[in-house]
Amino acid sequence: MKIGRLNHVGVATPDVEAAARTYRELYGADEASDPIELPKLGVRVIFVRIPNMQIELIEPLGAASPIHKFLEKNPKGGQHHMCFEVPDIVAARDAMRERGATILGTGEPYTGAHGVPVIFVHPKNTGGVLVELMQEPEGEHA
Ligand SMILES: C[C@@H](C(=O)O)C(=O)SCCNC(=O)CCNC(=O)[C@H](O)C(C)(C)COP(=O)(O)OP(=O)(O)OC[C@H]1O[C@@H](n2cnc3c(N)ncnc32)[C@H](O)[C@@H]1OP(=O)(O)O
Ligand SMILES: [Co+2]
Repeated sequence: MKIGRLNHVGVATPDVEAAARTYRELYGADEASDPIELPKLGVRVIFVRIPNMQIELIEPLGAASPIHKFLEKNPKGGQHHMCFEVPDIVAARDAMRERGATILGTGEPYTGAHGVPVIFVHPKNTGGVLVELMQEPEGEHA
């Protein structure tokens, strides 16, 4: 298993609209999606598209959101995860486990915001950086 392209960087924020405005007004990043609610994942997101990847702005949604604790510790928000593409998410999961990494949750890949399966690797395995691996979207980079 070898990681592929950086797909997105996740940034936690108490307010995705305000964060998207900041990226537009301060950096001229004017290609942003509408807010997308993902109740199963406990998040509300806006994707800010830049030429080689996306910034995934993430706000908590619902009481069980994985973002709550992070925002308690970082009330103004902050960089939350990096997401890399892999050609085969199940093979990647198995390889990560063989190498001693902790896959979060049940370890079963689940559908992320991009409509493809994802897993998360514990930050303790990567020097304090939470890593998301996602199945490479088909045909996207042909
Ligand atoms: C929309 C979707 C998509 O792209 O498709 C997304 O990305 S949704 C993105 C949101 N979903 C997720 O994050 C799902 C995976 N996340 C999780 O399972 C969790 O949030 C964990 C990362 C395991 C943390 O949860 P937990 O309840 O254990 O919180 P905790 O505060 O006790 O944290 C345990 C240890 O991890 C550290 N920690 C927590 N969150 C971190 C983060 N984002 N980056 C780096 N370190 C982090 C804490 O400082 C602590 O370190 P010390 O032990 O040293 O004090
Ligand atoms: Co993500």
